[in-house]
Amino acid sequence: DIEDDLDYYEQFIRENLVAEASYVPPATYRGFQLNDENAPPIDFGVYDFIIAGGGTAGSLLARRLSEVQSWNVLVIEAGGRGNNFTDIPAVNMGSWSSDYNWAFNSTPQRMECPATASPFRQMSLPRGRAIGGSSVINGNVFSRGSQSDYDRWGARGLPNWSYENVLPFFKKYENASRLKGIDPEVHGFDGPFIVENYHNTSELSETFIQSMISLGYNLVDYNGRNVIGIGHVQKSTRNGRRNSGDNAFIRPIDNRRNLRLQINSLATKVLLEGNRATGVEFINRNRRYVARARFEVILSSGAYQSAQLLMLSGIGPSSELSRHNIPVQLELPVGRNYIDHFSFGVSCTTNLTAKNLTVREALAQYLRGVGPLTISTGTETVAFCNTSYTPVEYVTMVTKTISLVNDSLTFGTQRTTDFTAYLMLLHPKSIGSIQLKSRDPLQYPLLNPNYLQHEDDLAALVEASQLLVKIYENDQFKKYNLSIVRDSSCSSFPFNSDDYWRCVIRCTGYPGNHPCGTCRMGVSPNDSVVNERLVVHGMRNLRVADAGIIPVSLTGHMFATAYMIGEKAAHLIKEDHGIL
Ligand SMILES: Cc1cc2nc3c(=O)[nH]c(=O)nc-3n(C[C@H](O)[C@H](O)[C@H](O)COP(=O)(O)OP(=O)(O)OC[C@H]3O[C@@H](n4cnc5c(N)ncnc54)[C@H](O)[C@@H]3O)c2cc1C
Repeated sequence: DIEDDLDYYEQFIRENLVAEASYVPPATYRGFQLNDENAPPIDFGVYDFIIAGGGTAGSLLARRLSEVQSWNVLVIEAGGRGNNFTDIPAVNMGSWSSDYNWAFNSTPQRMECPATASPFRQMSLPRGRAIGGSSVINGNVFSRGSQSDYDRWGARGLPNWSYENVLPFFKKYENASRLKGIDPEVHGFDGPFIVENYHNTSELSETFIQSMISLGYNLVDYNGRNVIGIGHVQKSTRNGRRNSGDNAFIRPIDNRRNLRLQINSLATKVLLEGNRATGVEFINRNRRYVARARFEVILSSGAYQSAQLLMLSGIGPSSELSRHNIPVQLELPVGRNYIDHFSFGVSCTTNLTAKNLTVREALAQYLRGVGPLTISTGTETVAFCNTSYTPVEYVTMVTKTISLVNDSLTFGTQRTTDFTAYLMLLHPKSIGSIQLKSRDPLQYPLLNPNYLQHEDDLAALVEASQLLVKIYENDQFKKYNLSIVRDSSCSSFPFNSDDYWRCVIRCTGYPGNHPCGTCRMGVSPNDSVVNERLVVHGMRNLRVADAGIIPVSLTGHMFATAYMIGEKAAHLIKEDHGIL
């Protein structure tokens, strides 16, 4: 009965919002403390493959490896499974205040802003913690990057990762049969991962498209070969519901007997014998276990935590390991090439007075697979433009946030004031690093993305902001009496001057949440961690397969590429073990 379903969802969202309000984010890997530090590890048995981290890349990798019936595969995942709340795309920011988010923070980032006393800001760095990983809490924007990105990987001595050699792996997992306006030659139609458009693009986002077209940009399939231009969002939902790595790849094979999901279990160390990985130590319910790998250990713990795990296991920069008295097994630049996108938003008011839906009306639409709850943070269009420095992305959003007011659920923002374009720097020249805080595996790593420390990064975003003003001030928007919201912290600078935008970006900018490069793939162990088969340089039986291996950033988002990496890793492993 639809009314029962609506009652259930209203109540369930209410409960989650109440829990969110009192949620205290962790500062360590809380919940995993050992009952007895001195107790010997419990034997967890022998598996052909052990995957540490069942996230975005890890979930697809686990599915593909366990297709080989004679192999048994263990996934050690620190989180649990998503639920009906995390499956609603529009509440993804709600799940950031829950145990589905690791809730890391950056080290203080230099961001001078006239409105704040300190020139430093610590920034939240959310990461998913569940089977499916960050795909359980992310923004659902399916965006692969451009042909030129992968050809740059190829040109770095990684020919196997040039566009023509990664395209089959993007296509293999995808089912794009519901997408409109795409280049069919570069999409897959038989894979388990459904991608959809948004059915209810707002008049303002459509106008944004028209404005960009009149400025010379094309309407494009931004997952095609050339991403420059603007397109309607392609999103990771199935009938409007979040299509996480868990929902798309693991739940349909939950009864596969050769795949064991060991959830709520934190991997703390890779066991090494000489240059061979032999197993993984992990903590579950405050007890230590050891699982042994007959063939391989694969780290898919994400860009932050695969780097941390390698360092805890003695693989990393010797200066860093020695500082924490960790015996150096192998000197490699783990954590050294940390790159992240950086973003900020520019909002406008208009004269539109569209009727707001009630949450219940929106829920009724959600259950039919349409409406505002089927998109995260209201993302409607995605555009990529070049600047003189680096490409920048423009995403338009009509945000609808559900909040609790006097115990009733309401949308938190008004339609007329919430049209925002977000700008994202895609190829930053600022490079950060990941370090250990301690040799204690229960401490979070130190994450320093080093945002905006290269002057070209700020300059690119300033140029992009001035292009955005042109888009907003174009004739198409005139009838809406559009007005760009000025940032009061930066009112001492003339609007639209370089100084004004520099100020706005530093005062309001935030992480792109697309970290990569920390276990970079490359030819030489001097500047990379894994080779083109994703094997850790100088090691046998140990690979990394997650966004951390991405050698240079993308003109796009990350999860589509993380899946491609999981897909390709499975192929490489099958080849190396004579299965293909
Ligand atoms: C808030 C947010 C919004 C985003 N929006 C988008 C978007 O719209 N589009 C897009 O393309 N990308 C987006 N991204 C980025 C994208 O989701 C990630 O870059 C991508 O999913 C990373 O995949 P991964 O496999 O490398 O890591 P993850 O998916 O993060 O997986 C790592 C997994 O390992 C587990 N793990 C970590 N350490 C351990 C350990 N020691 N032991 C056991 N398990 C462990 C984690 O719990 C997690 O499940 C977003 C990310 C965030 C956080």
